[in-house]
Amino acid sequence: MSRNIYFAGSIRGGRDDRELYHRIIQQLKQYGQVFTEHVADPALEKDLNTDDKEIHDRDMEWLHKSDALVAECTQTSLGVGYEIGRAVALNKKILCLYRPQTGKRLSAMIRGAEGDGSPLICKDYKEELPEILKTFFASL
Ligand SMILES: O=c1[nH]c(=O)n([C@H]2C[C@H](O)[C@@H](COP(=O)(O)O)O2)cc1CO
Repeated sequence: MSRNIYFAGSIRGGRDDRELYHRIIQQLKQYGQVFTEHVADPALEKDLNTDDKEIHDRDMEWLHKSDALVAECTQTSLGVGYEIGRAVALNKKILCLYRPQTGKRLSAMIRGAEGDGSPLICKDYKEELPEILKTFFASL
């Protein structure tokens, strides 16, 4: 079944994982339409003068229309955290992906939002992303 999917990844929070976002988005496309392909766009780095209100309002509209939010949370980003919070409030299904690293931990406000009927789950991963996505979308 085709879904509307919102992918969240760091932009102004730092672009170290941009190529990884591209690979995740390619995998997400087998499960539905991804509204936010631009998150992996290398041209965005040069385009930081786009109107912020337009970006925010467009993205919130996409989030409302989405069945699921998939967020790569390893690179800390205020925008990604905000999107996750808004998605929780909208009771969207949320998958937070995190690559464990020594000396760093995922925010307690994300990891701690799991459980007790929450629509959010966190998955630590290295290589096993296809299986994690398959299980997540099968559960929707
Ligand atoms: O230009 C943008 N376009 C855009 O869609 N976003 C959204 C999508 C990303 O999942 C998230 C990134 O937030 P941030 O830029 O704070 O790292 O915010 C964020 C920006 C810049 O803040």
